[in-house]
Amino acid sequence: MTDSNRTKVIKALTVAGSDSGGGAGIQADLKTFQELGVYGMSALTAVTAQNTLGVQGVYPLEAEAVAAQLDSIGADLTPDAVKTGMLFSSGLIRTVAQKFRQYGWTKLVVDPVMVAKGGSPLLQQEAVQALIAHLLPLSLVITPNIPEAEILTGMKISGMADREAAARLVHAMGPRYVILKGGHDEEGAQVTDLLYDGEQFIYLQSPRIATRHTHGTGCTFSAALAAGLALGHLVPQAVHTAKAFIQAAIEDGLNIGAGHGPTNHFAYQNRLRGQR
Ligand SMILES: Nc1ncnc2c1ncn2[C@@H]1O[C@H](COP(=O)(O)OP(=O)(O)OP(=O)(O)O)[C@@H](O)[C@H]1O
Ligand SMILES: Cc1ncc(COP(=O)(O)O)c(N)n1
Repeated sequence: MTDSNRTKVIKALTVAGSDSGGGAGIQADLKTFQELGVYGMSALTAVTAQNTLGVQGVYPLEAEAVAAQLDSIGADLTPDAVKTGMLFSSGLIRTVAQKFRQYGWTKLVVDPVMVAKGGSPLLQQEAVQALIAHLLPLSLVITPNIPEAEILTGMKISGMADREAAARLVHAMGPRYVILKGGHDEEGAQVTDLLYDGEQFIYLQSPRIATRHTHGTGCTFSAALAAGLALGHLVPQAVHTAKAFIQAAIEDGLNIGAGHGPTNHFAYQNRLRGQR
């Protein structure tokens, strides 16, 4: 291919932790970008030693190393959309937010990752305030699950009225859109994600899949959302595709490892190709 006949390459950036087991974190994000036709870039915030059984170690990077990665990307490879995952500490959050402001990266999806499925902390408790103060005001979309929304708002969430109240509170912290994910609500045959734009609530429902292979669902969902935004879709359309992507990925979950297996990042495209 010559330079002149190159079509525009759509690029997305994930700023997140590495999951050595490949189901969550940077690895889930890059696989999802690739499957949705978007060139993936990454800035690592931490290395985790992790598998389907749990998290065996967390090794955060120096803020300088994270800043250097973002500078390398900012100097040469402007992303069409950005997402954040595991950010670990208030120092890393401040660094990342400052770089986003410096480079003017505003098509930003914040997945406020706090705790891994097995219970290991991926964000220090003292860093929640930094997330609220520095990153939420910059974000286009935030994608908390129910426990994360409880920590952000300080309220206990049970039932749909509580979810709407929590979504309003999180929206008031700065993001233009809030998606309060319902994967942790074990009741009912449907999983309901709530999208709030500051005016109206949209409910995205899908059949609840009975499986324990849900490692990395949140990462994969927010990466699919960022990929859609990078492609130029508006938030409601990008959420719709992200929901279809994660639904297929959970339905065809991968039974690897002895614990909570990963979702299947090939599933969505396999179905489009009729190869299920
Ligand atoms: N059992 C399930 N069946 C169908 N969809 C699900 C199921 N569990 C989660 N989802 C979907 O997966 C996406 C991620 O939701 P979830 O609430 O699990 O996020 P999360 O807790 O942040 O994920 P993670 O635990 O990986 O961090 C949402 O769109 C949610 O509706
Ligand atoms: C590096 C990293 N980032 C995010 C998650 C959350 O995913 P899950 O809650 O499914 O374990 C994780 N486990 N590891």
